[in-house]
Order: sequence, then structure tokens, then C-alpha cells
Amino acid sequence: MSTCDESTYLGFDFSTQQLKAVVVNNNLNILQETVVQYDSDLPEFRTTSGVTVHKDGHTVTVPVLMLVKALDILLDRLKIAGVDFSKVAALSGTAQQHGSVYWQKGAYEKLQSLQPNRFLHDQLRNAFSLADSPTWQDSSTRMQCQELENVVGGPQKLAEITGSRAYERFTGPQIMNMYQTKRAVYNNTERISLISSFACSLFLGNYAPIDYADASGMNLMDLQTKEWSPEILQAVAPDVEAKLGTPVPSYTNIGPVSKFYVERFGFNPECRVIAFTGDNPASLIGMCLKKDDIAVSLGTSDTLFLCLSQPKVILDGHILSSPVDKDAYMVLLCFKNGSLTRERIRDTCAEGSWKLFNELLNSTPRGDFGNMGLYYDTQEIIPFVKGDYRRNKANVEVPRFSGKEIEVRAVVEGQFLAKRAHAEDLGFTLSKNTRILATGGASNNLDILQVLADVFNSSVYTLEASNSAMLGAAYQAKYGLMHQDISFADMTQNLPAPRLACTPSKDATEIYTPMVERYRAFIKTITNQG
Ligand SMILES: O=C(CO)[C@@H](O)[C@H](O)CF
Repeated sequence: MSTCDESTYLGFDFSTQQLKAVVVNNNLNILQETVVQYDSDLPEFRTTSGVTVHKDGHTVTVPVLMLVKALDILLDRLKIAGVDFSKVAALSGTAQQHGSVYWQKGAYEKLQSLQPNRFLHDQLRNAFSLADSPTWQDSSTRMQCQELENVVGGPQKLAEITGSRAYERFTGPQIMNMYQTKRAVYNNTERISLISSFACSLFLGNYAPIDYADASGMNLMDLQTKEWSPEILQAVAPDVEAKLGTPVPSYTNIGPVSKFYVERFGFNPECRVIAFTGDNPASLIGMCLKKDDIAVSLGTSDTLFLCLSQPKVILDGHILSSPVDKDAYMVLLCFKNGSLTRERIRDTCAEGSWKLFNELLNSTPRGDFGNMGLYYDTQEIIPFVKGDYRRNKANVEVPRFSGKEIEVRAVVEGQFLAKRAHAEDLGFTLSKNTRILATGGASNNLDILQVLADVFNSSVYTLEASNSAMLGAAYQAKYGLMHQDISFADMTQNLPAPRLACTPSKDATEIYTPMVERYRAFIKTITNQG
């Protein structure tokens, strides 16, 4: 299907708590958005914030069929909203990273023979050898992480090969755990997808390849060669390469949309399916990140990422292949305790109201009278700790603060001090050209963004849409069609510039630079390194 002014592009975001879609026109302007909230729209799956936290407190899964059923609902909502699918020239998507989907033997035939008069979820009910897929919030694979690092010669070596030391949520340790503890599932699995490539497979009516950017979050792909590392695969499980397929550049034009969508929804048979990718790489696309930019995504997880022209070896954080240039890279820091932790403090200190939360936040001075709090509802990634930690002005640990307003400011300042400290540990130096581009749900809260601007002593900008991952998927749909003819920068040059949201207060640097050092000392103590 040739692109023309009438063409539209579809982007899907299978994120942790919801499935979203956006339709953009040929100029990448938003025409339509819609969402399915897993918990409320699909209560039969009994998820909380989109997942099931198991009794061991470390295993965290998502019901795969819930994601399929969410797509059925979402496409119907788009149709009811009047979207003309025949104009969609290409579609792409994104998803929570690291999660793994296990397709049962025989699922390929089911994908190939989808009937347009039946729901997807009805036809794929028996397509998965594991009903509940591990997600990025899972931390049950500590042992497999140790094994993987030992096999290659330690965390530094694994980071040199794959871009990260072993992490519990990464797909390599997860597959290893599957092989070791659920052998029957592994043996009954003909294909292993990430959640992004699983979603892409639904549109392709075939197994979709894993893209380089999301493959970088698996501890399996050699970042230099962009191929699975034979040494690592061998350690993970037998015959795993055949189940993974071959990774591809993130903007690969894979093939036409499955005829199921042509016949059921009126898609153009020439509509192309572009490789799906992880939500953080997709955010980088949606934000059109530039060299001096730092992106901060304030979602279920909080992440910080920036562009890199050459890879580097880091032990706290991740180097991923760039989603828009297969020869470039991105640095990613992920903080598992993001919006859900802010919401917990909102509920305990501000009666569940963001209005009151913001009032309490603004009633306290920058620096919170010298108090500092670190709050980890679930096992954190950076640092590897869990629980609440508070210190007063004298740097003495205290069980609680004197007022709710102190706690409210402490959770926000603590989360942002962590981001600045670890970004600087990566070698990023804040300068007068630094722009902080904020995205994700909390980027709609200007009071929280003001703290971000103060802690980083940098101006904070926001985009037209707070969901940059979903937008990035739609941009990738067009880029996948055109990348041989135009650079991503040229394709997106006419998009509106990010809007200035907050500038740092005059005393920001004198208040927060010392606090960053206090944060570093604080986590050394709580991780027993001090
Ligand atoms: O684990 C993460 C990144 O490494 C998270 O940001 C997930 O992608 C959130 F879905």
C-alpha cells in the first residue's frame, strides 16, 4: 500500500495496566485514541494494576489471554469510534519489556487460520503452554541470574556481551527458570515471544520476530553482532534458539496484516505490520529524543533513558540497541517503584486525592527540612532493596516523619534524587543545554514536575500526549514503511517541539546537589555496602 496524504498509521501499547491505541494521520497528528483498562474492563482475570502478584511475593505474572481479549475489545472500540481501518497504511506496537509468552505446539496453525466471525480470545484459548506469563515485575529468578553470570565469567562480562548484567526480570533468566522448574511447559512450547513480539504475532497471523531493542532486554542477544549469543543460549535451555526465531532491526517491515483483520475489521490487505518493540524504546521514538535530552518516564515503572552513539559497559542499568538506528544505542535505568508507590503515599497521606497530594507537596520547602525518604513497595532494581527507609535532618533513621506533608515531598524527592544520582553515575553531566523530557501518567502533574526540574536543576518539557510509547509505536509504523527513503529525524522534523513545563528554582542546585550525595550514602547503608 503506497503512502499518501490520506494514509493513517496505528500504534498499540500493551503496557502493564492497560492496552492503548492511537491513530495518527500522514503528518503524525493524533486522530483517535482509545484504551482498555485490564483490571476494570476484564475483571474476570482478577488482576491488580494489570498483574497477579503470587504468594511468594516475587513471582508476578500477566494472564496472556487477558491481553488477547483486551485487543478484541480495543479493536471494537476503535471501530465504534469510527476509525476507517482501510486507510491504515501500517501498524506497529509496543509492550512492557522482558515478559515472555509461551506458544503451545500447534499454535502456529491457529494463528494462520483465524476465523473473522469469532473473537481472537475464543480462537487462541488453547494457544499457550503457559497461561500466566512472567512480567518485568517478577523477581523470582535470582538463582538463574547467578548461573548465567557464572557461565560467561561474571556480571561485567555479561554486561559487555548483552548490555546488562543478569537481572531477575530479564527474559534469559526467566526462560532458564521455565526450563528448570516447568519442564513440561518448556517442552510443549514451539515459540517463545516477548510481549511485544507476541502482540505483533496477533496482527501478523504468524510468529513475529523479536526486534533488536527489546531483544537487548533479555540477557541473550550479543549487542555487537545483534545475534543470540550461542554461549548464553546454551546455558539457558536446550534448543531455545529455534523457539526464539532471529532478531530483526526494530523498524523492520515484516509483512501484510493477517486476513483476519481485513475480513473482520476492514483493514486494507496491503496494510503492513512493522516490528513491535519495548515500551521504553518506543518512548524514545515518541519523544524524538535528541543528543542533550534526558527522558524521564513516570509510569508504573519510572525509567530514565538517553541516546548513545556507542555502547558502554554499565552494571547498574542497561544498554539497548536504538529502536530508530540499528547502529546506535540507548541507556536505560529502570526504577520498579514508580506510580504505584506514589499512589500508595497519596492514599495514606492525602486521602487518595492528587489535589491534596499537590497541596501537601507545595506546603513543604525544597529539601523537605532535611528529611529524606526512600520507598520500595516491591523488590527494587536499583538498588536491590525492598521496604521504606526514612532519615531526618541529622541523618538518623526514623520510623516515620512528623507530618504527612513531609512524607509526600519525601517520596517525590527521593525518587528523583535516585534518578539524578544514577544518571550521573552513568557519566551523564548536567549542562545548560540539558532538557528533561517527561512522559508517562505523572507527567501531567506539574507540581511533581517542578520537583523534577529542581532536583535536576534543568528545565522540564512535556509532549502533546503523555503516552510517548503509544505515539512512538504509531511513528514507528510510518518509519517502518519509509526508513529506506528518509531518516527518522527528517520524518519527524515538523512535529510540535516539546512544551516547556517547569524551570528550576534559583536555589535548586544548592539544595539538591548535597542531597544527591546523601542519597548515595543512604543506599550504601541500606544495601549493607556501607
Ligand atoms: O522493566 C522495565 C524496563 O527495563 C519496565 O520499564 C517495563 O518495560 C515496564 F513495562
